[in-house]
Amino acid sequence: MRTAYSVESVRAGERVVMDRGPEGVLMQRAAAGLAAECARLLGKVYGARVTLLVGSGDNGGDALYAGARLARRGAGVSAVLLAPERAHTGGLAALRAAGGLVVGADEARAEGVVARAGLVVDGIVGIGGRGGLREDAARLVAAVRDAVVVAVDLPSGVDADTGEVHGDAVRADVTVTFGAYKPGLLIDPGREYAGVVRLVDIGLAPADLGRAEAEALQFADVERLLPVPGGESDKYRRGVVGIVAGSERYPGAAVLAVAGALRGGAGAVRYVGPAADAVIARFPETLVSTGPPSKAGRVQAWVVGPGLGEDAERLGEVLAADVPVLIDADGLRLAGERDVRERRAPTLLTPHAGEAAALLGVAREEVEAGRLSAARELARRYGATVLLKGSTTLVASGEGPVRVNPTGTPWLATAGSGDVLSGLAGSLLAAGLDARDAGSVGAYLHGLAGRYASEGAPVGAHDVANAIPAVWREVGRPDRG
Ligand SMILES: NC(=O)C1=CN([C@@H]2O[C@H](COP(=O)(O)OP(=O)(O)OC[C@H]3O[C@@H](n4cnc5c(N)ncnc54)[C@H](OP(=O)(O)O)[C@@H]3O)[C@@H](O)[C@H]2O)[C@@H](O)CC1
Ligand SMILES: Nc1ncnc2c1ncn2[C@@H]1O[C@H](COP(=O)(O)OP(=O)(O)O)[C@@H](O)[C@H]1O
Ligand SMILES: [K+]
Repeated sequence: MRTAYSVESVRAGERVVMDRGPEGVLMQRAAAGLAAECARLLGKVYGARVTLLVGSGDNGGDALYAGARLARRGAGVSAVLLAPERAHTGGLAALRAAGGLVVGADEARAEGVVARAGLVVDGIVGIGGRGGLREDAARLVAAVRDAVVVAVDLPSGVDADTGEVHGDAVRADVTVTFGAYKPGLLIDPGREYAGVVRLVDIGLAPADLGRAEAEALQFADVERLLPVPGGESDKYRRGVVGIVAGSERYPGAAVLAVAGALRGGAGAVRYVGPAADAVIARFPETLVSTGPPSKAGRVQAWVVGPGLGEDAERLGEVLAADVPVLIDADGLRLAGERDVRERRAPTLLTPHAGEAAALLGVAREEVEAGRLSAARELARRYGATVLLKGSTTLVASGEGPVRVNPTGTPWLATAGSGDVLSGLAGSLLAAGLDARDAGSVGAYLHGLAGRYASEGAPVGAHDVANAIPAVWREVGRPDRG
């Protein structure tokens, strides 16, 4: 599991470690890790041109000490100081002693120093930052030409706790972060600004950090959660998932949701609705019925909503069932907040940003800019687990860290791929995973299936569904090294 901690937790953890060890040791560890990553990126340090952008706090201190290390190995290091009178004193002395040059941000040559660099180190601001880059910093960042950009701790201008970006921010190729991941490095738009993220161990133990704010499942976590049939299993014990989707107008949504569900671990898939002929024609193994959901036979979880149209009656029956329910697409529009809150069994809502915006009564852009708070707010209002789809898919419940999906590709933004995801995640719910796990494992597999199916080319939603077994095999392989 990749876990991310809030600024408050990181600061508390740092205090614990500082109380245990000598003054300045954390910054030296941070600077050593940063310098090592810069050296790796440069390949040859001797003769390289490195420019440090140095702000008023310890983030700039890290950059200066790392710069000193690189200068001692023969790099030509220049520091551009945004606040010369407040730049980290020890770091500045170390850089000067190692032969580094120091330039004020307002000096005529400052931008040229940035433009000529082969590597730019962003030490403008770290976890002490608020808001986007200020004007002088933004001007210097705009002067970067071909340099590799390395952000210290996080890209300046990105909100560490949320990934929100208000105004300008540094676009890094690599971010070297210290002690723990911050949520803003995992969640878009911040994640995109961060580039590749490297974590440097500076001696903070999980116990020093307290409660995680966000977490991303890794391969091994997903493998552990995948439902696998045993000797005792039969199709009913594996779980039956019921799909209430599709309409005369949108039969395809039903077919795609069933396509996802058949690959998701349930032992059987029931389809209930007017697209039964289309479903059976494509997937003869589906148990279909055209009557009301309450008469369709037992299921361990329902999926309701894709292509449903205005069928509030079928939705109401599903919500009244005492099993987990996944609500997607039209179902989200039709389900009342209270109907969901009052359910006794778990509910998983799977909106995209537009649907989440409609439910929250805000603009879509607001959800996209503040994904974490939107997902949390929806989970709170509905008393449900919320899987917010999009460039960074998040799964939020009332309690526990928000799950951030690390897989996926923008090629998944194709009609019907959300229907496949709801079938898949619903199938995992029926197989016994709780709503958080079903949502996050579903998103993980779906994201990888998107990558497998696409390999850089456009794909249809059915291609994504077809790729799920290969992904499952890869993730679930016990001998995987
Ligand atoms: N603590 C530790 O043990 C360790 C910490 N470490 C390092 O320290 C970093 C945190 O350092 P920090 O606390 O000094 O804050 P930091 O991020 O440098 O900001 C400083 C000042 O910047 C300013 N500012 C604010 N917003 C701004 C903006 N948008 N654009 C421009 N400027 C802005 C604001 O001052 P203002 O100008 O508003 O008075 C603020 O006070 C952390 O990220 C890590 O790199 C590591 O060495 C490991 C050990
Ligand atoms: N920019 C993006 N990057 C990665 N994944 C994306 C992006 N945009 C959409 N997706 C994914 O594509 C799928 C689209 O689902 P959805 O919006 O419900 O489409 P539909 O309703 O057509 O099925 C979701 O899994 C979502 O996370
Ligand atoms: K930074």
